[in-house]
Amino acid sequence: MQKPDPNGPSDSITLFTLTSTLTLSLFGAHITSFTVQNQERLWMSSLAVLDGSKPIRGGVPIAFPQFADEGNMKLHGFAREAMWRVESLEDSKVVLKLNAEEESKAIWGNDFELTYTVELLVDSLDLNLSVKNTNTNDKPFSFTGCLHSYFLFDETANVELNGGLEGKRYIDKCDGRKEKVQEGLGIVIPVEAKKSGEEGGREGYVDRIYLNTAGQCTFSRGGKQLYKVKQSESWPDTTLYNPWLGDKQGPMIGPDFDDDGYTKMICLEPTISKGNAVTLEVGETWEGWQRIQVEKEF
Ligand SMILES: O=P(O)(O)OC[C@H]1O[C@H](O)[C@H](O)[C@@H](O)[C@@H]1O
Repeated sequence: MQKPDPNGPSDSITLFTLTSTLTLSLFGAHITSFTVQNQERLWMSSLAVLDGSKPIRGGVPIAFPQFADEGNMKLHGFAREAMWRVESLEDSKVVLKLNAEEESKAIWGNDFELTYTVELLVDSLDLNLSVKNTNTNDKPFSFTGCLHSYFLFDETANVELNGGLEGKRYIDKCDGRKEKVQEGLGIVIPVEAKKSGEEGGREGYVDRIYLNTAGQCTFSRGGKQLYKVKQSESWPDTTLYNPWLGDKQGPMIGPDFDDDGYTKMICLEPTISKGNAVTLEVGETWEGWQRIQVEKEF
């Protein structure tokens, strides 16, 4: 697959409004920074590799056509490691495209068109992904995926998540994919977690796929609202992820994840998981969005 060319034209795009900025890499159509009132709002690992040799760690990766390890492809599929092209660019809006190429066809034998529209507003970000089946042989295809948004926090301990996930069923990937129900109001990220293997060592490790979710979630801490996050109903699921010091901090995650990263980031990902895979007939299009609204106080 094509990689960023260090000697070629810049692969980075910048958007701006009077109060917000965004940068995006064409490698993976990967958003690497989003600021409001001069404050960064997305977590990016200081060890992230940006030369195209692996997916970028942090920001907003796109997983397509496979969510996580729910299939035979590499984790999260190939779109986050492909070079996308610019269809149109304005000060605060960019439209990017990705079509099948020889290498992707060898992995997934389908013709497709992905369109990713990123629109920056004064205090929010609209991400809209569409998928079209452009096969010429009448063949339908199915896909899963997510927008793997890494939200930045001063400190994740005691961050609360309220709203759309309450009372929902979820698959607990930290507990053998057992299906559970989210009890009570809100999810609180614990104050302290211990290393895997110690008593209570998985306390802060969260990797859950909430099923058939909808509505708005709010991140807050100490009574202060930090982010409002909404997703379209076309993403049936929502993933909540923080590796903490759990088993995944290590070979699965790799050396590009800051040691203290888990104290600064939480992923809230509009998701299509395996059980809710989307099937498109030739010529059909699926579309899904996530809207991230930043409260002015941080
Ligand atoms: O390490 P990455 O390839 O970015 O994937 C990180 C994570 O993505 C999702 O949130 C999955 O639910 C996790 O199981 C996975 O480990």
